[in-house]
Amino acid sequence: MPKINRYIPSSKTLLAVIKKGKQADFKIWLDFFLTRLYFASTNTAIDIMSGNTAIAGARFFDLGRKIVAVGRNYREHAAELGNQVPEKPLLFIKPPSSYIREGTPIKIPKGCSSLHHEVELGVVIGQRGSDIPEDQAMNYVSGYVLALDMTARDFQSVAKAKGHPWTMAKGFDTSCPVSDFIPKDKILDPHNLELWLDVNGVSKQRGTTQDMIFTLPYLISYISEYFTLEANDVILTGTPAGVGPVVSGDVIKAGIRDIVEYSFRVEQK
Ligand SMILES: O=C([O-])CC(=O)C(=O)O
Repeated sequence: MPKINRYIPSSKTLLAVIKKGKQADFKIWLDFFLTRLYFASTNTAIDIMSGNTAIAGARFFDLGRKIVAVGRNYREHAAELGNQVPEKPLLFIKPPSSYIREGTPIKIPKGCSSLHHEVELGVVIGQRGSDIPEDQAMNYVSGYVLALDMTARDFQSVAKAKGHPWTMAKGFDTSCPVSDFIPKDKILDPHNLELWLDVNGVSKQRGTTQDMIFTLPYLISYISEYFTLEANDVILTGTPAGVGPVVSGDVIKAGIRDIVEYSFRVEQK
């Protein structure tokens, strides 16, 4: 059962309460603990303590344990970087420490001279699952998020040439700017969304999720054969064409048309 630890008062605190003979306080802790245990075990994230009854997923950027990203999921983007379209999804992992939210700048990592923007639809997972059948995959989605898969393209080119992993190119701090959580019912058809991205007011990326090579149910099913998906994990579904460099001082504005938009300033680390 994931996440239980964060909801349990420490045994030291409980002992201190008992020692002081504060039975009423102890009962409150016990109720709190049991209620938390119940919600954690059912994998929901309702924040009882603060009275916040937001739906599971709203704090994916604090609670999520992995970001599984899909490369080359749009034909035109694969072509613009001279890559073949993969026969199976090309996967890589970004760490949750790469998340930033609006208001925090994107930092160009040390030694990087070509930082690229890639706008993407992210899928937030709502419940734990592995070997998920394609026809049940959408039941595992709690919502969506607008994401940037910031990429140190020069690091990636070197890694590709040497057959090395893309970890440094894709997983550095600030490489995953995300929007607020978008509950599932706010997006009726995730395969018919317009993604856009401007740099300093100039249009750079315009694409539709209709052009994804591998659909969401296929991706969720495929990924879950190899990685157990857990509540608050995010799948980044790939970027459409138009990726390109940004430099310190640039402002990236991006959105999912009619749903959400945000902007991030770029700075040198
Ligand atoms: O860096 C790349 O081009 C691979 C990738 O993330 C994508 O295609 O979305």
